[in-house]
Amino acid sequence: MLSTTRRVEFRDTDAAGIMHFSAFFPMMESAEHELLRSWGMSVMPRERGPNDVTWPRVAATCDYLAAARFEDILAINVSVLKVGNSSVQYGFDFSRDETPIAKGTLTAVCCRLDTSGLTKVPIPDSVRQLMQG
Ligand SMILES: CC(C)(COP(=O)(O)OP(=O)(O)OC[C@H]1O[C@@H](n2cnc3c(N)ncnc32)[C@H](O)[C@@H]1OP(=O)(O)O)[C@@H](O)C(=O)NCCC(=O)NCCSC(=O)c1cc(O)c2ccccc2c1O
Repeated sequence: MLSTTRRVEFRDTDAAGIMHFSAFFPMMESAEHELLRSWGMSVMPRERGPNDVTWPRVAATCDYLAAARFEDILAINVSVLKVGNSSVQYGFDFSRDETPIAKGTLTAVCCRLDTSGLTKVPIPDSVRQLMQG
Protein backbone atom coordinates (compact mmCIF):
# COMPACT_ATOMS: atom_id res chain seq x y z
CA MET A 1 0.00 0.00 0.00
CA LEU A 2 3.00 2.29 0.59
CA SER A 3 6.64 1.62 -0.23
CA THR A 4 9.23 3.93 1.23
CA THR A 5 12.86 3.90 2.34
CA ARG A 6 14.80 4.96 5.41
CA ARG A 7 18.57 5.13 5.93
CA VAL A 8 20.02 3.54 9.06
CA GLU A 9 21.56 6.49 10.93
CA PHE A 10 24.48 6.23 13.38
CA ARG A 11 22.11 6.87 16.29
CA ASP A 12 20.09 3.80 15.20
CA THR A 13 22.99 1.41 15.78
CA ASP A 14 24.42 -0.20 18.90
CA ALA A 15 27.91 -1.08 20.13
CA ALA A 16 27.83 -4.20 17.94
CA GLY A 17 27.40 -1.95 14.90
CA ILE A 18 23.95 -3.23 14.07
CA MET A 19 20.60 -1.53 14.10
CA HIS A 20 19.17 -1.59 17.63
CA PHE A 21 15.82 -3.33 18.08
CA SER A 22 14.18 -0.15 19.37
CA ALA A 23 15.18 1.86 16.27
CA PHE A 24 12.71 -0.03 14.10
CA PHE A 25 9.76 1.50 15.94
CA PRO A 26 10.37 5.18 15.01
CA MET A 27 10.79 4.05 11.40
CA MET A 28 7.46 2.23 11.55
CA GLU A 29 5.82 5.29 13.12
CA SER A 30 7.29 7.61 10.50
CA ALA A 31 6.25 5.29 7.65
CA GLU A 32 2.74 5.11 9.09
CA HIS A 33 2.58 8.93 9.18
CA GLU A 34 3.75 8.96 5.54
CA LEU A 35 0.93 6.55 4.64
CA LEU A 36 -1.62 8.84 6.35
CA ARG A 37 -0.21 11.83 4.41
CA SER A 38 -0.54 9.84 1.16
CA TRP A 39 -4.26 9.64 2.00
CA GLY A 40 -4.41 13.42 2.56
CA MET A 41 -4.49 13.06 6.34
CA SER A 42 -2.26 13.97 9.23
CA VAL A 43 -1.75 11.94 12.38
CA MET A 44 -2.28 15.25 14.21
CA PRO A 45 -4.69 17.49 12.23
CA ARG A 46 -4.24 21.21 12.85
CA GLU A 47 -7.77 22.17 11.82
CA ARG A 48 -11.20 21.01 12.92
CA GLY A 49 -13.11 18.91 10.39
CA PRO A 50 -15.00 15.65 9.90
CA ASN A 51 -11.78 13.63 9.86
CA ASP A 52 -9.89 15.49 12.59
CA VAL A 53 -9.08 12.30 14.42
CA THR A 54 -5.80 11.14 15.87
CA TRP A 55 -4.25 7.71 16.22
CA PRO A 56 -2.62 6.68 19.52
CA ARG A 57 -1.01 3.25 19.43
CA VAL A 58 -2.23 0.38 21.60
CA ALA A 59 0.13 -2.37 20.37
CA ALA A 60 3.45 -2.66 18.55
CA THR A 61 5.50 -5.71 17.56
CA CYS A 62 8.66 -6.40 15.63
CA ASP A 63 10.38 -9.66 14.57
CA TYR A 64 14.03 -9.40 13.59
CA LEU A 65 15.19 -11.58 10.69
CA ALA A 66 18.65 -10.25 9.75
CA ALA A 67 20.95 -7.48 10.94
CA ALA A 68 20.89 -4.01 9.41
CA ARG A 69 23.94 -1.74 9.66
CA PHE A 70 24.89 1.94 9.63
CA GLU A 71 24.02 3.63 6.31
CA ASP A 72 22.02 0.68 4.98
CA ILE A 73 19.01 1.82 2.97
CA LEU A 74 16.00 -0.12 4.16
CA ALA A 75 12.93 -0.56 1.99
CA ILE A 76 9.76 -0.48 4.06
CA ASN A 77 6.47 -1.78 2.70
CA VAL A 78 3.47 -0.68 4.77
CA SER A 79 0.10 -2.40 4.44
CA VAL A 80 -3.21 -2.33 6.26
CA LEU A 81 -3.68 -5.76 7.83
CA LYS A 82 -6.98 -5.23 9.63
CA VAL A 83 -9.58 -2.49 9.98
CA GLY A 84 -11.85 -2.81 13.02
CA ASN A 85 -14.54 -0.54 14.41
CA SER A 86 -12.09 1.95 15.89
CA SER A 87 -8.76 0.20 15.41
CA VAL A 88 -6.45 -0.34 12.47
CA GLN A 89 -3.49 -2.69 12.32
CA TYR A 90 -0.63 -1.93 9.95
CA GLY A 91 2.05 -4.37 8.81
CA PHE A 92 5.64 -3.34 8.02
CA ASP A 93 8.13 -5.37 5.97
CA PHE A 94 11.72 -4.15 6.17
CA SER A 95 14.21 -5.37 3.57
CA ARG A 96 17.65 -4.50 2.20
CA ASP A 97 18.36 -5.46 -1.42
CA GLU A 98 15.57 -8.08 -1.29
CA THR A 99 16.92 -9.54 2.00
CA PRO A 100 14.16 -9.55 4.64
CA ILE A 101 15.36 -7.64 7.70
CA ALA A 102 12.33 -7.33 9.98
CA LYS A 103 8.55 -7.61 10.13
CA GLY A 104 6.48 -5.41 12.42
CA THR A 105 2.95 -4.39 13.26
CA LEU A 106 1.37 -1.32 14.82
CA THR A 107 -2.21 -1.09 16.04
CA ALA A 108 -3.68 2.41 16.33
CA VAL A 109 -7.08 3.51 17.64
CA CYS A 110 -9.10 6.29 16.06
CA CYS A 111 -9.61 8.96 18.73
CA ARG A 112 -10.78 12.49 19.24
CA LEU A 113 -8.33 14.54 21.24
CA ASP A 114 -9.62 17.39 23.38
CA THR A 115 -8.92 18.96 26.74
CA SER A 116 -10.36 15.91 28.49
CA GLY A 117 -7.95 13.61 26.65
CA LEU A 118 -8.38 10.82 24.12
CA THR A 119 -11.79 9.34 23.34
CA LYS A 120 -12.18 6.35 21.06
CA VAL A 121 -14.49 6.93 18.06
CA PRO A 122 -15.46 4.72 15.10
CA ILE A 123 -13.20 5.13 12.08
CA PRO A 124 -15.00 7.62 9.76
CA ASP A 125 -16.40 5.91 6.63
CA SER A 126 -14.27 8.02 4.28
CA VAL A 127 -11.12 7.01 6.16
CA ARG A 128 -12.23 3.37 6.28
CA GLN A 129 -12.58 3.39 2.48
CA LEU A 130 -9.03 4.70 2.11
CA MET A 131 -7.73 2.04 4.48
CA GLN A 132 -9.56 -0.74 2.70
CA GLY A 133 -8.14 0.49 -0.58
C1 LIG B 1 -6.77 4.51 22.83
C2 LIG B 1 -7.67 4.38 24.05
C3 LIG B 1 -8.28 5.76 24.41
C4 LIG B 1 -8.82 3.44 23.70
O1 LIG B 1 -9.46 3.16 24.90
P1 LIG B 1 -10.69 2.18 25.03
O2 LIG B 1 -10.68 1.56 26.37
O3 LIG B 1 -11.92 2.93 24.69
O4 LIG B 1 -10.34 1.09 23.92
P2 LIG B 1 -10.79 -0.41 23.72
O5 LIG B 1 -10.22 -1.30 24.75
O6 LIG B 1 -12.26 -0.44 23.51
O7 LIG B 1 -10.04 -0.75 22.35
C5 LIG B 1 -10.29 0.05 21.21
C6 LIG B 1 -9.89 -0.75 19.97
O8 LIG B 1 -8.50 -1.08 20.03
C7 LIG B 1 -8.32 -2.50 20.02
N1 LIG B 1 -7.23 -2.81 20.92
C8 LIG B 1 -7.08 -2.36 22.18
N2 LIG B 1 -5.94 -2.85 22.71
C9 LIG B 1 -5.37 -3.61 21.75
C10 LIG B 1 -4.17 -4.39 21.70
N3 LIG B 1 -3.35 -4.45 22.74
N4 LIG B 1 -3.89 -5.05 20.55
C11 LIG B 1 -4.73 -4.98 19.48
N5 LIG B 1 -5.88 -4.25 19.47
C12 LIG B 1 -6.19 -3.59 20.60
C13 LIG B 1 -9.66 -3.09 20.49
O9 LIG B 1 -9.80 -4.40 20.00
C14 LIG B 1 -10.62 -2.09 19.85
O10 LIG B 1 -10.72 -2.37 18.45
P3 LIG B 1 -12.08 -2.15 17.62
O11 LIG B 1 -11.61 -2.03 16.19
O12 LIG B 1 -12.94 -3.33 17.86
O13 LIG B 1 -12.73 -0.86 18.07
C15 LIG B 1 -6.90 3.80 25.27
O14 LIG B 1 -6.61 2.45 24.98
C16 LIG B 1 -5.65 4.54 25.58
O15 LIG B 1 -5.66 5.73 25.91
N6 LIG B 1 -4.55 3.83 25.50
C17 LIG B 1 -3.23 4.40 25.75
C18 LIG B 1 -2.64 4.93 24.44
C19 LIG B 1 -1.19 5.28 24.66
O16 LIG B 1 -0.87 6.05 25.54
N7 LIG B 1 -0.32 4.64 23.90
C20 LIG B 1 1.11 4.77 24.10
C21 LIG B 1 1.79 5.71 23.15
S1 LIG B 1 0.79 6.56 22.03
C22 LIG B 1 1.89 7.05 20.81
O17 LIG B 1 2.97 6.54 20.78
C23 LIG B 1 1.53 8.06 19.80
C24 LIG B 1 2.30 8.11 18.67
C25 LIG B 1 1.98 9.00 17.68
O18 LIG B 1 2.69 9.04 16.54
C26 LIG B 1 0.89 9.87 17.82
C27 LIG B 1 0.55 10.77 16.82
C28 LIG B 1 -0.54 11.61 16.99
C29 LIG B 1 -1.30 11.56 18.13
C30 LIG B 1 -0.99 10.68 19.12
C31 LIG B 1 0.13 9.83 18.98
C32 LIG B 1 0.46 8.91 19.97
O19 LIG B 1 -0.27 8.91 21.12
